[in-house]
Amino acid sequence: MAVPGQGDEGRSALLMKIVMAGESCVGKTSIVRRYTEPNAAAAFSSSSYLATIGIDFKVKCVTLNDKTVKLQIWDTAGQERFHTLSTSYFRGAQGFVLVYDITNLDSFQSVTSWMKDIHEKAGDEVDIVLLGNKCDKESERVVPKHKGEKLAWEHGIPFFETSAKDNVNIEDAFSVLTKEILEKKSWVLYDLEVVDLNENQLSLLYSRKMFKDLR
Ligand SMILES: Nc1nc2c(ncn2[C@@H]2O[C@H](COP(=O)(O)OP(=O)(O)OP(=O)(O)O)[C@@H](O)[C@H]2O)c(=O)[nH]1
Ligand SMILES: [Mg+2]
Repeated sequence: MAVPGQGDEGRSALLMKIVMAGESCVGKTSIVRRYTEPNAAAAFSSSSYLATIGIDFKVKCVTLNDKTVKLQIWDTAGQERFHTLSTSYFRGAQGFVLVYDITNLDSFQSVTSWMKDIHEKAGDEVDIVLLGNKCDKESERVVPKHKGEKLAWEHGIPFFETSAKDNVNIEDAFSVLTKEILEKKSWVLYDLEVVDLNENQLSLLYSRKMFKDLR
């Protein structure tokens, strides 16, 4: 078994916990699917909206600066009735993808409150990227791009307008976020036995860890 920090890093990989945050229906699940599903053409469905209940969990391996990085992407539920549950998963995250919908003013106005939740639960050092999603719906836009840019600038975080539907800026947004986390060295070095666990096993590991932390 590889022991991080004892000369066996070759068998280790970096693990990052990234959490999706933002109001219901802004496109968090669609963004995660677009980013993590190999069959990109089938990754987007506009026919039916299926609200996330509780939490979903996806894993994607990427190579950053020649390092293997395993991203665990926690897709939280935006609905108000899940708010306490969703924010309880913010702890221990290194990065957040905070999403609003450019066709929904309320979702934009709630960004500051989500930001507060994030810092309260995950600390001030955490990396965040702000996304104005559904930029393919230009005719229904109610949030001008410069307002998103200004808000992000005020908080000192990167900003992208994205479309999960047309696959615009999704890859770039995750790339910027993960590179910032890598530079900050806030990731966790795990040995490969842990890194190779599947979604369910990782989820279990985390809930056990959270349970221990809470006691
Ligand atoms: N046109 C367009 N529709 C989108 C886009 N992203 C998501 N949608 C649609 O918006 C609706 C909500 O998307 P979801 O990804 O389920 O939203 P969510 O943020 O996960 O919602 P909760 O799970 O309730 O928090 C669905 O009907 C999607 O098809 C986009 O980029 N463009
Ligand atoms: Mg969802």
